Amino acid sequence: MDRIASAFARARSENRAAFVAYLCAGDPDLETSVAACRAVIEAGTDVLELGVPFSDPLADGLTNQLAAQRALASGMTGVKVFELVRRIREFSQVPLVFYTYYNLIFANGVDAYVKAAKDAGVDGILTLDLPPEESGEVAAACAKHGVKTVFIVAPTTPEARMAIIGKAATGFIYYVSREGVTGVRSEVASNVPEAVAKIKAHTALPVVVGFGISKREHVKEIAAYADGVVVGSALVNCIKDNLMERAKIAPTLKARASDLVAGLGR
Ligand SMILES: O=P(O)(O)OC[C@@H](O)[C@@H](O)c1c[nH]c2ccccc12
Repeated sequence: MDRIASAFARARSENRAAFVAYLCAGDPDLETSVAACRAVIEAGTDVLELGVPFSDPLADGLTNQLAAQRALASGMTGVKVFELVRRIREFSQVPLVFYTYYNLIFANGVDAYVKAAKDAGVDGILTLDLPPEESGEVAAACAKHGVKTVFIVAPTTPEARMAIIGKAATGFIYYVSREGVTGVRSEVASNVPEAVAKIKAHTALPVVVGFGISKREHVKEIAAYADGVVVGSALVNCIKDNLMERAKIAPTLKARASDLVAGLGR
């Protein structure tokens, strides 16, 4: 079994949802980013989403936009992202999923990019601006190199497209729990359980839920019916809040992630 499927299978066997953490690769700099990734992994992250910093992000709220800016300003590049992955692979076998944009893949050559990602230790790729209908070339390269694909379902996605998305994905499906952008919210959106049930009618893959999840109670609520709970901005804020004293970033993140992970049980 590949790393992504094993992580979800392990969580299921422990009768809990998986904890999916999102961090921006290279935020705020490469060394601190390695420590930040290690911290969330040590806290119990089952799947780590690595945002590939991009100048023109899609769906990112302010927290994630600023994280990408910090990473780019510190010199993070498309090549250094692979270095970060290799550094993580020195101490962890946690599944790593790139959140990236088609530009970055296309500019490298699709096949070459996917191969480089696989060689570095990447398990899955979510190409945020690539509709499933146009994903053939990326899908073929991913299948060839053993990289899983992840696709997003939004609250506005009609059921007919859920079927298409369910067929295109090979890793998991990411249900975006609300319209709008990423960022910490005080409440979980309504109608999420119904949406997850609809998606599950079209795929046997794990369905994770993200957007706005920032409290242990949110994690607990979603873990009751989803296969995974995604937390991004609440973790990225731990980086933003400690920029003046970067040694504090990893311990702060570890404590924050541990608190959220404690909500996973069913
Ligand atoms: O930040 P939030 O609200 O906790 O949501 C997760 C999100 O950050 C992460 O999954 C993500 C980062 N960039 C994205 C772009 C599109 C969809 C999802 C994402």
